[in-house]
Amino acid sequence: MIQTPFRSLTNPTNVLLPTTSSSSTSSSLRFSSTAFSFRGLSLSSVTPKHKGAFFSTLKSSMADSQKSNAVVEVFEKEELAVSLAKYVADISNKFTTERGAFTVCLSGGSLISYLRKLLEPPYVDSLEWSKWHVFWVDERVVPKTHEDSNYKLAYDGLLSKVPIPPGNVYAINDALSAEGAADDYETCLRQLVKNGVIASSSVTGFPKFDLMLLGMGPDGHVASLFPGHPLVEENKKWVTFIKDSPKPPPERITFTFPVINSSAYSALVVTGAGKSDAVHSALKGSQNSPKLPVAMVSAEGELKWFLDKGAASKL
Ligand SMILES: O=C1O[C@H](COP(=O)(O)O)[C@@H](O)[C@H](O)[C@H]1O
Repeated sequence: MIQTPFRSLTNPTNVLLPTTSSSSTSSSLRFSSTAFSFRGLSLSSVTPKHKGAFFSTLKSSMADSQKSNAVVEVFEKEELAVSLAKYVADISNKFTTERGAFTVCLSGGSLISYLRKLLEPPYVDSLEWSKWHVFWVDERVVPKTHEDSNYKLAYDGLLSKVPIPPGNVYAINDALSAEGAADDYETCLRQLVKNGVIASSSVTGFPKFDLMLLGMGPDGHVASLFPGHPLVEENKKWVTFIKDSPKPPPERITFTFPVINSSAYSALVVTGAGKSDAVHSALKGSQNSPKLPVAMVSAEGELKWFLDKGAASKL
């Protein structure tokens, strides 16, 4: 396969998203045996024969906010982790070069295991880990040593194995209440925006993280923003709290949608057939069906869906 740089129509900087291209039928359509892209949408498992119908249906039914800058890719399991590592590494390299820092927000759950290839060559030795600043899109209000802690999950699975300065890892204060921890986290973010570590969106005024790494629950929740919960409408606070999470543990803090959607890049990493209904609803659901939180995700730059075949099985 020949590697050619892919100029994404939706990628303002054009430094990312190299893709394979063995043939191309127009300037906006490139495909190969493993992947093709169409005006910012790409899918690796659809045969060229079906691509036209697939993309016209998908694009016409995607949420408006996601249409302009969304990329969808479907992978075999191991391939997903490989591609995700390259994606994260490319974005890390871009921001460490351009601004001397890379601000990345982690989710909990299955996401962390899909980052495992970052711990292997070439990334483990080449990434500028010392310039990483790590945050949590959401966190459970439990001690950092608790099995339910998203910090512990990330520390055990990734952070303890790479040389990120401990001062650049922004865990919640687990001695506080949910409300106190959310306020404290927002205060910390405001300070980091003030001193330039976190960028600020000139569009929304909210913090603009370089990369959001999001998971999704089978019910379509992202971060700790659950379907039907009033927190999905929060549009002033940067960080808020929930005490009645339908998924245990009940007490959590979470970024709000304005913060999530102000990021430069966002990746939604979703695997398993158990999530296929929510994926279908977000990407192809009718305008009359209730909008799941995952369908409300966007990014100022680019939103990329990393799906496995199970999660994509109903598309
Ligand atoms: O509770 C949570 O769930 C979601 C989804 O987790 P997954 O294991 O189904 O991938 C996760 O993204 C979020 O950060 C976490 O707190």
